[in-house]
Amino acid sequence: MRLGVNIDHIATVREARKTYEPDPVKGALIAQDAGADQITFHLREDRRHIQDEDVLRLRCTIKRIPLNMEMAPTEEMKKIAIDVKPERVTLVPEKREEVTTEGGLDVVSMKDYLEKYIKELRKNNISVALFIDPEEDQIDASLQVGVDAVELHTGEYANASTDIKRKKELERLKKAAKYAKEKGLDVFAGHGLTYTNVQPVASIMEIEELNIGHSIIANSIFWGLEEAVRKMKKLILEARREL
Ligand SMILES: CC(=O)[C@@H](O)[C@H](O)COP(=O)(O)O
Ligand SMILES: NCC(=O)COP(=O)(O)O
Repeated sequence: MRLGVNIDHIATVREARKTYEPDPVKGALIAQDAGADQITFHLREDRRHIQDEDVLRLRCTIKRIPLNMEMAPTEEMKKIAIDVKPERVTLVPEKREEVTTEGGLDVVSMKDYLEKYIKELRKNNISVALFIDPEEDQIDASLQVGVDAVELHTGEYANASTDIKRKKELERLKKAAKYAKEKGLDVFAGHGLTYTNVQPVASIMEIEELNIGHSIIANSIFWGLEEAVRKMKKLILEARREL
């Protein structure tokens, strides 16, 4: 199983003071050396953390592992992605006022728009994934708009307030992962995963990649980033019995 390390919140700390440190690109290099299989970042429309210049510097610096650029499906973002050419774009919904991404992209209601949008990205050799809720209709719509992969939003699982609700959300993720895989899609997952809740999701065999940011960066304050990445990777590989 692959671990994509999301470096957004290194930039969140920097932007708290509008200064130059900590540098998310330096964080990406440390994560790469610590065993990250991919660097994920979200260029938000409001630029609350990652900035355009970070994206350019990431492209020039990170060569050994792929870049996964999360972005809203807007014209502005499409131009930037085509210019920068990350290995993958993950299309996510965005609401300016939200604290974090609250749900998956509603592919069902945007099919025509997304189909054209995705075609343009793919024409530029960028692979495209859709960040969706673990629902069969969203998976079917994802297939129809021509992507190879979906990332299942694990936020409902991560934020479940009781064990019963968490178990129910885990079942929903398992069912969706199986369904998407059977339909021929590559299946990734992420959002809100932590050192304590990651293993049940990591043990869903249809899921081949997890993207994790906030918890790794939060704990790197205490452990250092290298150790925080290593610990997360060890947990997910243990859950898969790949260690
Ligand atoms: C889509 C997604 O899940 C990420 O972009 C991530 O969580 C980044 O952090 P913020 O949502 O806090 O910007
Ligand atoms: N797509 C999910 C992601 O990149 C990381 O989300 P989080 O771990 O910061 O919640």
